Amino acid sequence: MRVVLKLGTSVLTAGTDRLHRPRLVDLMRGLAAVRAAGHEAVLVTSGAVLAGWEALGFPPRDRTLAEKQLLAAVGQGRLMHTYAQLADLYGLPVAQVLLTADDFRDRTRYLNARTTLDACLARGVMPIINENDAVALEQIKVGDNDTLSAFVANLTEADLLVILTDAPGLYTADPRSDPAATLIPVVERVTPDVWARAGGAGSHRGTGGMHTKIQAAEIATRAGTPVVIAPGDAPDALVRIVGGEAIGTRFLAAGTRLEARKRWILAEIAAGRVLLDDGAARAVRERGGSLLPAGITQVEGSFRRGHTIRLIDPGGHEIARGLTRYASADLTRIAGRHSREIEGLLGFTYGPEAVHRDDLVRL
Ligand SMILES: Nc1ncnc2c1ncn2[C@@H]1O[C@H](COP(=O)(O)OP(=O)(O)O)[C@@H](O)[C@H]1O
Ligand SMILES: N[C@@H](CCC(=O)OP(=O)(O)O)C(=O)O
Repeated sequence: MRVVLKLGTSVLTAGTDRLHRPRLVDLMRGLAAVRAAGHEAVLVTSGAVLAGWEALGFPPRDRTLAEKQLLAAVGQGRLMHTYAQLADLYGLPVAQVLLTADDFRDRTRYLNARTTLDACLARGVMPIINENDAVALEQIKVGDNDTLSAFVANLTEADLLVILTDAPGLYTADPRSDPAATLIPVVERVTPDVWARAGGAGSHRGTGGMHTKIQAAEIATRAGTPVVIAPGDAPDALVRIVGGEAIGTRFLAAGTRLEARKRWILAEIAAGRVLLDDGAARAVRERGGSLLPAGITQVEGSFRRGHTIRLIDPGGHEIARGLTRYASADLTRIAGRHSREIEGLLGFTYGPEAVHRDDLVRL
């Protein structure tokens, strides 16, 4: 199972004013245990601004944008250093990946980020992700790490997104203002009624409160990833949740991830076409195989890596649609050639497939 874990500032501080080291040790132990059980883990963490604040001697709280970016720039390195040290205790290699909204909007950057994260996971390295606050102007930011974690869950096609926070889950109303509020254990679908339950950020440091968590749940579940919002102070919360225990609030996925992905590919406007030879057409049509450059006889249209293209058989019929791993100019140069020639011809490679079978929808 591939799990994305989001840790909010409220969890990292454990109700204090600083990064709470014992809490961080507990959380890292949980991540190591999940990994030891054979799962893959991706961490999305907040806390950079807080760590910067901690380092610079606590300047006043009403911060300008420049100050916040400064604090994040100071704090991110320190936050990462702390994580790396703790991960070392468990022999867990980690990587820092800082993303922002453009990395999800721009297809090339999106695919490059995905390549990096895939490479990390393939090598047993745990990515530790935050928003690149120091360069992301307020208007072009994802803006909150709940939403960022949902984007990361989609990017990595995670099987589960766990958002740990300082509330026990989604309550019928903000428990801080309504003592009669009760936990909602399962949300089958994010309806207006669910939205109505969300109050703002509870702690003075948290960014979005329950609102952004529900938004994250909606984004991830729509793409086929279930989401659990649970209390960060529950002992071994992550291990137990991954083990299937009902803690906090579980948002059920709307359909499978594959269905969502296929819908998405089909909804894209195709930017070009490739004509396939007989063997390639058969491999795609009958076996749902990947399309290799060797099976392409002609490339039509102008498209970039990651764009949707049509796959056309020798009879002129469109047999599939998929996301190309190579831009049209590059594909033209490697069409008809063996995959091992790609690097020699282009000077780089994005892998042996022109369209990988996971990125392909047969029609
Ligand atoms: N319906 C609700 N159920 C639970 N918590 C809620 C609800 N509405 C608002 N909240 C508040 O959201 C807070 C968690 O969000 P936030 O402070 O942004 O934490 P984080 O730093 O983990 O993102 C809780 O402390 C809680 O007071
Ligand atoms: N990127 C920011 C955190 C943004 C954020 O969403 O915070 P939180 O609501 O505590 O998860 C930081 O590292 O300080």
